[in-house]
Amino acid sequence: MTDSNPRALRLGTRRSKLAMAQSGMVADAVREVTGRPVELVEITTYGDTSREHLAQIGGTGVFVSALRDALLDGTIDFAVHSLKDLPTAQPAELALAAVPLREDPRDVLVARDGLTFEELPDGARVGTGSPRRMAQLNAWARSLGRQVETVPIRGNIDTRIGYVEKGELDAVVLAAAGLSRLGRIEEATEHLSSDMILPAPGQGALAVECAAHNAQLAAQLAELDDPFTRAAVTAERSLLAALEAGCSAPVGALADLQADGQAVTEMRLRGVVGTTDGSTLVQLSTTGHVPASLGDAATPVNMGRELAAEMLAKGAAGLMGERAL
Ligand SMILES: NCc1[nH]cc(CCC(=O)O)c1CC(=O)O
Repeated sequence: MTDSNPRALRLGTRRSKLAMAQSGMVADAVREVTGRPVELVEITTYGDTSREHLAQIGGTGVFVSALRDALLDGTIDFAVHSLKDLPTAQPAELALAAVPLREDPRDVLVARDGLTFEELPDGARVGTGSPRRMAQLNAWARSLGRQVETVPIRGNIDTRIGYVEKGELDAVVLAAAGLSRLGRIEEATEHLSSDMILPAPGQGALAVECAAHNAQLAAQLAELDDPFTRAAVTAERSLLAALEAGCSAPVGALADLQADGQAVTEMRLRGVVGTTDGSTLVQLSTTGHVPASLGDAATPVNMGRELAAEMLAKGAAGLMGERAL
């Protein structure tokens, strides 16, 4: 920007430590690409104040809607969300201006005494309220001939790890990205392999959103976009949307890309749906070639849809009916 005294861009953020960390990182990057000052504007969302379990209050959209309202009424210029918290339908009035380079998408275990999942004793109490995590953790335990007791928990990362520190739980499962952004990744006792636990669609990625009519700002924010991350999360979210699953449904998905520096990139998309008790999982994968012109979302979108169709044919729909925990 050549503007000599530009107005500060207002970045709307939730007040949680994680949201502030994520917004702070994006604010720095936006200052760099626009040359404009960025100020943080705190917005309280229903998801931050409610004590109810996420599955009961309608899933992750609760973290997003207050920020989106502020974008639409012009209180803020742009917002940063955890991409996995975004509903799959993108409102036409809002532009997903950038999906920056993704952090580690995996889940991690934070367990007492440095334990890994396979080292947990039979009957161990593992904190997570996520049906996706419950389904896969229980399936994993079953494959070891063991049981774990999944315990629904809520609260921020400090609170969750606190259950282990206080000895109330043997372990909790969290997203690696959240711990990393808070500088606490060293506390993970195991990075859970995506062969055992597929993350939530979009996990580890951020979404930078602004009003669609603000084309100039959208173009500037687009400089933060990582096309490979965008292709991967587009495929994962397309799978989720085609499964017609709410964000609290037990769906895991992960797309890996192998960039060959040439015209095409090979992408593998894996998806899983299961019953929360882990007795049944439908897990499938597909591979495809994503054109180097990654601006074209057709291939990732189609891969997600096709994999969803195969999963539905294998009975995924019946498993997702089980929404309550
Ligand atoms: N469920 C809430 C949420 N939304 C985003 C993250 C972590 C950051 C990310 O996945 O990008 C978390 C915490 C967690 O699942 O441990």
